[in-house]
Amino acid sequence: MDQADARPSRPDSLAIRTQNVGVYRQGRWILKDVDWSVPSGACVAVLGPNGSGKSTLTRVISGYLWPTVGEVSVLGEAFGSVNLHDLRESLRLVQPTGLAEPDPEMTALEVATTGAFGTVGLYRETTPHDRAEAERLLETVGLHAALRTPYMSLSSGERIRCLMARAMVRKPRLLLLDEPTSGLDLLAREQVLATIQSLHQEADPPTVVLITHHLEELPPAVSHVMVLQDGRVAAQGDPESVLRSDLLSDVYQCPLEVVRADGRYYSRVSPGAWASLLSGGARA
Ligand SMILES: Nc1ncnc2c1ncn2[C@@H]1O[C@H](COP(=O)(O)OP(=O)(O)OP(=O)(O)O)[C@@H](O)[C@H]1O
Repeated sequence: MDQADARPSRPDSLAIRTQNVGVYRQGRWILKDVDWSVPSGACVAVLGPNGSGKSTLTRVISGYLWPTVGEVSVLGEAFGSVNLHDLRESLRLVQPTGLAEPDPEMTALEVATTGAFGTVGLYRETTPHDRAEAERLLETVGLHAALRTPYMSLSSGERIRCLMARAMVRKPRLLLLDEPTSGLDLLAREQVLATIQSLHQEADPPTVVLITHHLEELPPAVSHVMVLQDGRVAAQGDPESVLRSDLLSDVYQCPLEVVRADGRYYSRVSPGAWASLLSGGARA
C-alpha cells in the first residue's frame, strides 16, 4: 500500500493510523475495512462522492465517533488508552458550518484569537503572543485588511480562511479540513486552496487532512489521496496513481477524464455522456 510522503521534520511518526476500521449503523457498514497511515507533517486528502463516508471517517479520527470495529491511533496515541479531551487539544477541525459558530459580532482578529483555547467565545484571557500570532496568521490567509471587520460581515470564503487562521493559532499537530470550499465561488475557492498550500509551507506544519468531493480542490501540497466509495477504500496512494480516469469514473459513476496541470487535477465530463447519466447509467 502506498503511503503519503513524510516531511523531513518528523519522518518516523504517524499522525493517523487506522486498522480495519468499520462503523456499522442501521443494518449496514457505513465505513468498512479502512486501513490508513498518514505520516506526520503530510498534507493528505480524502476524496469521495456524497455518502461515501468522508464525514464519518473525520468524526472517527477526531474522536467524536467510536468505530464499531478496528483500531485508531492519532498523533501516536491509541484510542481506548488516551484521554480524548487531551488529544483534541492537539487537533483542530475546520468546517464551513458547524456547531462552533463564532459570535458574529466578534472581529476577525477576535475570532482568530479564540483559537488559543479552542472555544469560540473569548472566555479566557489571551496573551499578547496569541493576538500577535492570530494577526500574523490572518495576514498569511490574506485577511490583513479585515482584522477589525465583524465576522458577520466577512464573505463565506473570508470566514473559512478566518477559521483556518484560528485553527492554527496554537500550532495544532493535526488539522482536519472538512469540505472547506463548500459553497464558495471560484475566487474564494482558489483563495482557500492557496491558504492550505501556504499553511502547509509554514515552519513545522501540522499534518493536514483535507476532505472534499472534488479533485479540483486538491492543492499541490497533497501528497496522498484516499478515495472512499460506499464506505470502503476504493484506492489510496500518491495523487498521480490514484486520480485516474477509469477509477474515478467508477467511483463517481460518471464517465470522466482526469486532466493534470501545474500539480493540480481536473475532471472533464463530455456533454455526450449526459444522456446516459439521465437514463439510469448513473446514480438514481
Ligand atoms: N448515524 C447514522 N446512521 C445511519 N446512517 C448514517 C449515519 N451517519 C451517516 N450515515 C450514512 O452513512 C453514509 C456516509 O455518510 P457520510 O456523511 O460519512 O458521507 P460523506 O462522504 O461525508 O457524505 P457527504 O459528502 O454528502 O457529506 C451515508 O449514506 C449516510 O446517510
